[in-house]
Amino acid sequence: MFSAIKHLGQKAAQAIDVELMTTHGFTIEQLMELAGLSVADSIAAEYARGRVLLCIGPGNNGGDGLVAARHLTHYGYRVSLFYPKQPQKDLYKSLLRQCGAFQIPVVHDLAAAISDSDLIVDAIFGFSFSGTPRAPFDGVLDALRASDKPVVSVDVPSGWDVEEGDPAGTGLRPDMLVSLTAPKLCAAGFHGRFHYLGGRFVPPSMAQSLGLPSYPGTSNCIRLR
Ligand SMILES: NC(=O)C1=CN([C@@H]2O[C@H](COP(=O)(O)OP(=O)(O)OC[C@H]3O[C@@H](n4cnc5c(N)ncnc54)[C@H](O)[C@@H]3O)[C@@H](O)[C@H]2O)[C@@H](O)CC1
Ligand SMILES: [K+]
Repeated sequence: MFSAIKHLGQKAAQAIDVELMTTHGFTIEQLMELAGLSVADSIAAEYARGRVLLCIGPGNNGGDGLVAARHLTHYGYRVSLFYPKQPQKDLYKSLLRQCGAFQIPVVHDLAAAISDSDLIVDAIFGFSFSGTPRAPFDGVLDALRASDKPVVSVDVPSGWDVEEGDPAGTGLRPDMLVSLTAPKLCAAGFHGRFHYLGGRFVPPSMAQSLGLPSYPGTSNCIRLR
């Protein structure tokens, strides 16, 4: 049904990000807000209001997770954050402060937090990940993989190669993938239940060249399969 959608390699995804913020004049704050909102909306479309643990990484994928945490709280989910490496960048500090205003706790005992959750959001690595996960995220990914809780991956299943995916089959097995802007090449190897597209900020010319579907009505996300 959506076979015309272009899947992006790592360089293409980074180039589109730059194009949005230079040629088209967006700021990272705007894009991140809409990306995070679409993650929250995708979750709300499929999962009951329960306890959500968001695992936050050190880059913009983590920023999307911080935004999603706030919107999920608006929607009635009980949210907590696991955020083991917090960069001292104003953007992330502000988003974390906003989460604080919503009394979203930051937890430190990952095993306990996983066992206290109904759903886990993987906002650890996105399209700039490369190599093999370094500490502390190697252990975090092992714990998520070992858990029986459903995982929602933001943009890319963390630890997967952005283009090759997880050919060895040893990485995360998310239940939902929310691709942002357009799916990355690794999405071809995603076999979870729900594949969504989010990030409703793409101008028409770019949407056309990427073969993106039209978002229905006022929705911020669209189910691809
Ligand atoms: N145009 C878009 O599609 C948008 C994308 N956004 C998000 O931004 C993400 C990309 O963000 P970034 O470029 O900041 O990068 P990521 O968030 O993918 O990750 C970069 C961070 O991971 C670390 N890292 C990379 N490889 C590692 C390894 N092997 N072990 C440990 N740490 C490693 C880097 O040092 C850096 O701190 C996207 O995937 C998406 O989630 C949105 O925030 C805004 C709009
Ligand atoms: K991710």
